[in-house]
Amino acid sequence: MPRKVVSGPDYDDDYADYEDYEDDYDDYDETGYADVKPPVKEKESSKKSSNAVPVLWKCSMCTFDNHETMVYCEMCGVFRESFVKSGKDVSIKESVNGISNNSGTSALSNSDSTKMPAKTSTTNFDGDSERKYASTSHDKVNSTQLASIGSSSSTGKKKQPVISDNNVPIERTPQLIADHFQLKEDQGSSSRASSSAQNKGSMETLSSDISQLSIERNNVNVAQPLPEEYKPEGWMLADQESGVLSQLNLAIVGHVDSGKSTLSGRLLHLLGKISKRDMHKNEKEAKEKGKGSFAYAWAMDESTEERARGVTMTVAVAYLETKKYRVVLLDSPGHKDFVPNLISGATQADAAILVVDASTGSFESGMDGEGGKSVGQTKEHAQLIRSFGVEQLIVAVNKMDAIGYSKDRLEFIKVSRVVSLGCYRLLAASFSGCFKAPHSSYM
Ligand SMILES: Nc1nc2c(ncn2[C@@H]2O[C@H](COP(=O)(O)OP(=O)(O)OP(=O)(O)O)[C@@H](O)[C@H]2O)c(=O)[nH]1
Repeated sequence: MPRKVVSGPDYDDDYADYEDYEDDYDDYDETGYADVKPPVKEKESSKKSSNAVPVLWKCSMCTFDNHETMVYCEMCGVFRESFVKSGKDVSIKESVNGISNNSGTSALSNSDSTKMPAKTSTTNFDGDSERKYASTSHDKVNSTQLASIGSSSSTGKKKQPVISDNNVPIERTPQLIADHFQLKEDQGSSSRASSSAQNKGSMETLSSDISQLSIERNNVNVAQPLPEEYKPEGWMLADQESGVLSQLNLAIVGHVDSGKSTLSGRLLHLLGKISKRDMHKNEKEAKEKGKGSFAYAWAMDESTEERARGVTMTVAVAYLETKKYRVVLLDSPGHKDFVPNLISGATQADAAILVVDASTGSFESGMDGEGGKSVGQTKEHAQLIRSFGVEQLIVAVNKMDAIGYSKDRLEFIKVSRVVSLGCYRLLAASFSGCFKAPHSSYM
């Protein structure tokens, strides 16, 4: 509760607040608190009845001059010292039942700070918050405890004495307050008992309602939806059951000019992936530019630069289908300048075709490098594709036409140390599906 300390020039200002307070009391009268009369009017009536100068006592806390009849400070609520010391001398002018219900209550025990008005609630005596306060902080108020009774204080307004029906201020004595609290305790216990009884009745009603609800729910024929039969999604099914082809990334690698693009174009043409019109166009344009042998390769090498240089520069992508797979052809560049592009395609590969040029000198160059003193690209690509986890490799011995389909040359190539390492030895290690049938893209 905010305490008002009147001092100095603010005194007049505070009295201006008192004027406002009178207005507030008029409002209270209109809202049903007709029994409560403002103390100012009471003072005026007292003045009218007696012209004698009232005896004042000064509050030890806020030095406010209070009327002799006041047992506590009108300003800050602190009890008059003489009253505290000899409370038994103060007479009880009104019984407990005469206390207005509009009044609030505050109690302060000796253990609290001296003469500090205790916190009061905004509710009246019968309010719950008041009951909680009394039961928690001050379960019992005896004659040794200081108590004050005033109006609601949480609004910051001046404490007012409780006014009886005959407009005589009730002087609160310790005994009066103790009796009052005892009365409220009894009322609180009785109200709690009645409340408990009411709660018990409510609980019984609720439990019966709940049981009825459960019975009603059991009687209602709720159509429970049957759990749907589990159906796996398409991607979970095997290829044969779903009819969806699995994707197979097939990288075409090998020595530069070994015929990778030509082999890919030939394969697409045989499978009908290249229309006759496009094939005729490629043959015509390649012939016009003096590169007639690249007609199939242009199906993959579509850029102007690639066609002009006659080399694959980027990974060309084409699609074809088998009975089980949707094959993605990744035609990789064989030139050493584009090895990074080769690697980008090789990292995506599930399987690979290693194209070997069977023509004289080209095969040896691809195995042992130029002059037979280094590692050729055929061997490099085989090792590279294996390092990316590709375990299925087809070795396509190409350009057989260039060697006249020589069986001896084919056997030489097959048993050669490098090809045997790339095919048979690797097959023995982890590779599978080696394609050893000699063929030519021109066949
Ligand atoms: N004689 C003959 N020549 C072929 C065969 N396959 C490809 N060639 C020729 O080999 C040359 C290179 O063919 P490409 O298909 O471009 O070879 P590549 O491996 O794709 O070349 P890069 O991608 O640049 O490494 C072309 O002139 C082709 O005509 C074949 O089976 N026989």
